[in-house]
Amino acid sequence: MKLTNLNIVADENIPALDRLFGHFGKITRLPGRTIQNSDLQEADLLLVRSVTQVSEQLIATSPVHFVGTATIGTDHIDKAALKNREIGFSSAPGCNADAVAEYVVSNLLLIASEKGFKLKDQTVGIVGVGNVGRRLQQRLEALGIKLLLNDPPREAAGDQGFVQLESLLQQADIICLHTPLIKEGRYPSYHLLNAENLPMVKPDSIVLNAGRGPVIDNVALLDWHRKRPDVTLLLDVWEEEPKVDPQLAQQVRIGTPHIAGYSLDGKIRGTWMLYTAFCQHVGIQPEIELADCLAEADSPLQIVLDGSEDLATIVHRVYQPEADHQRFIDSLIDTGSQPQRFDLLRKRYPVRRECAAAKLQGVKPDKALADQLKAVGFILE
Ligand SMILES: NC(=O)C1=CN([C@@H]2O[C@H](COP(=O)(O)OP(=O)(O)OC[C@H]3O[C@@H](n4cnc5c(N)ncnc54)[C@H](O)[C@@H]3O)[C@@H](O)[C@H]2O)C=CC1
Ligand SMILES: O=C(O)C(=O)[C@H](O)COP(=O)(O)O
Repeated sequence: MKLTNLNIVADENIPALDRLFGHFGKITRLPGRTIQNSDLQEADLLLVRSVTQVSEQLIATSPVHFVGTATIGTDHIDKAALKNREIGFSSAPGCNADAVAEYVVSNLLLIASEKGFKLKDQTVGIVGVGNVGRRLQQRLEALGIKLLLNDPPREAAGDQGFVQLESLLQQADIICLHTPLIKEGRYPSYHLLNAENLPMVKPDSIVLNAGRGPVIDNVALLDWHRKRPDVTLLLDVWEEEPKVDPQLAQQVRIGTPHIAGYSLDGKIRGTWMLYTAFCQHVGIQPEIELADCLAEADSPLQIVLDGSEDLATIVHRVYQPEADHQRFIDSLIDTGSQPQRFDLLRKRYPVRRECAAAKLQGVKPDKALADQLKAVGFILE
């Protein structure tokens, strides 16, 4: 196999493809949802995002020998089918975990200022404490916020400090869901929140889902929320996406089109992780650095401070949930075209950097603010 004339089929929404895979051969970019078996009949590599279902049927009779998904989640991949066919596989664990944690912090700061509470007076429950949940845990702990953690697989593996889901639902003021979508096995997360346990949620609490839509039974959620409008819903993921239930969308305070992880940094990191995994698959040494790819993307974020800002103001200069929410609400205008608009919002997503990439200039923050900024991921000189 020559490593310069491979046929690579890739989702058109994967960034930095030319830089990281161009020297391996010809790249054919396709809309992820439309990639089908006939597209793969001469393909060596298949690079996807979460919207391509990689099934036995998709890869049957194709010469593909490596599949990569530039995502954390892998619920769209039939890993057993890949293994049976001895096809190499890699996802991008943790690639956009900081982006999701920052999305959550930014949303919570917004709701705190709207409702007039201080985040440090709240108890936050994190369900699913992996790459995303841990980074959220680190940030919130550093801000002095009390946490309740639920992660039965980690608990079963001997890790400590977890509570049962029921007690988390009963005690947390803010509930953040960060589990993968798992339908089978000992710890399924499908409909983890449902008609039976949603009523356990405390009055006036906040429920945020940035994992996968079906982790909450959306029909039960709508039904319950109509009786419990005191609860603030923040939903980035939807059970039937790209189709969104317009009635549920109207009930949410912040609704977004599955973009919690959509930082430029997270996306490029995802492609780069596939590049290094592919190099390993074919036994060559990776030569391209992640930092170079990010520098080439050339989207610096400078934040000039005048001394009047608090944590929320600065975090919202990195990521402002309201802008995404407004675009999302606008996309619901016509039921017929709503799913296409959902995908378009994702395809044309504005450049968003992570806190660690922001350069703070102007008036130096005092120690208290500097500590908070470091807690949520800024790097201060
Ligand atoms: N909205 C978005 O843009 C994004 C969504 N995601 C979703 O978030 C999920 C989590 O991401 P990571 O933390 O990076 O994954 P991870 O695999 O590092 O961690 C997942 C954690 O969830 C735990 N878990 C599994 N089943 C559980 C259950 N039934 N109840 C409670 N905890 C359970 C696991 O033990 C693990 O610790 C991804 O699988 C993906 O579906 C990830 C990135 C972006
Ligand atoms: O990494 C994941 O898992 C995610 O949920 C991604 O942010 C999803 O992005 P797409 O692959 O759907 O573009």
